[in-house]
Amino acid sequence: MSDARTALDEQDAPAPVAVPASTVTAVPDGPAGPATAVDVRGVSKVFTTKAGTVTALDDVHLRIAAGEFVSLIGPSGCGKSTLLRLVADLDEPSSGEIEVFGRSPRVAREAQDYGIAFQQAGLLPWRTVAANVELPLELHGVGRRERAARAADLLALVGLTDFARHFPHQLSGGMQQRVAIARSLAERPSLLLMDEPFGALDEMTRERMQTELVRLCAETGAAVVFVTHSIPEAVFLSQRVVVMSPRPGRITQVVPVDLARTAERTDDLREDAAFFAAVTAVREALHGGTPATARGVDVR
Ligand SMILES: Nc1ncnc2c1ncn2[C@@H]1O[C@H](COP(=O)(O)OP(=O)(O)OP(=O)(O)O)[C@@H](O)[C@H]1O
Repeated sequence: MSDARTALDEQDAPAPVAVPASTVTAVPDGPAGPATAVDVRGVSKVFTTKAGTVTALDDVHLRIAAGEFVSLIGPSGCGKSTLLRLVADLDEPSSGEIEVFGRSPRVAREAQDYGIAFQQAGLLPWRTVAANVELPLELHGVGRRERAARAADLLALVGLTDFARHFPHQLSGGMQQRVAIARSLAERPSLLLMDEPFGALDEMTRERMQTELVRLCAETGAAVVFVTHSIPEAVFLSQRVVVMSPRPGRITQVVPVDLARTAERTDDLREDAAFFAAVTAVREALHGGTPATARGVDVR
C-alpha cells in the first residue's frame, strides 16, 4: 500500500514546499467527519479493454475538506479525469472507497451535493443562456418562478445578466464557460468537480476566469476538485496541489500553497515572489527535482 495519504490539516502548512508522499500525515481510518467533502481511500481503477487491462489509478488516498480548493496535476493519462469521474459517480472504483460528504458518490449525486463543469461548456444550443442555467433545477422539479430567480442571481454572479436571453452560439468561449459554471452552481452544491474547464480558452480569458472562480468559490463556500495541466493555474487557484505520477496514477506529492487566502487572490498575486516559489515547488514535485518536462504538463 502506498503512503500517498493526505490530511485535512495540511492546508494550513506554512510554506509552498513539496511534501513527499511518504511524509504526508496518514489519514486515520474510519468514517470521514462533517468537515470532509471528499474522502478517497485506497482507490484503484482498472479498465478492461480488448487490448488488455489498463490500471488508471493505483491505491489513491485523498481527503479534501469542506470549502477547500484542491487541484490535481500530472502527466497526460495519469488518471486525473478518471479520479474525478469516480467522485462524480460517473464510474465505479475497481477497489477502495469514496465518500462525498460522508455518503456514497451515488447518494451524493442524487442529493445534488456537487456540480460538474468540464472543458467543453456542454450547453444546449437550442436553449437560451438562462434556460441552460435553469436546466438542472428544471430536471429536479423546481418551480418556474424559483428557477428564473435563481438563474438571474447566478448570471449576475458571473457577469452575464445582459445575455440571459441570448443563445450559446452568440457568446464567446469564455462567456459560454461562465454559463457552464453558473449552471454547475445552480443547485448550490457544496462541491464543484471541474475537469480543465478553462482548457479551451485564450490566456487572458483564462486568467480572468480563474480570478472569477476564486471569487465565486469564496462567495459560495464550495469545495473544488480542479483538474488542470497548467501549474500556474493550479497554484493560483488552490490551497493544495496534488501531484500524480504517470500511469498507473498515484499521488506522489502534495504541495500546500501558502499564498493569500484563496478568497483574496487577485491578479497582482501572479507577480508575487511567493507565487513563483509555489510554481517552482509544484514543477519540482512533478519532475522529481529534475528540470525534465513531464508529458502533457504546461509549465509556463
Ligand atoms: N473508459 C475507459 N476505457 C479504457 N481505458 C480508459 C478509459 N478511461 C480512461 N482510460 C485510460 O485510463 C488512463 C487514465 O485516463 P484519464 O483520462 O483519467 O487520464 P488524465 O490524467 O485525465 O489524462 P489527460 O491529462 O490526457 O486528460 C489512460 O491510460 C486512459 O487511456
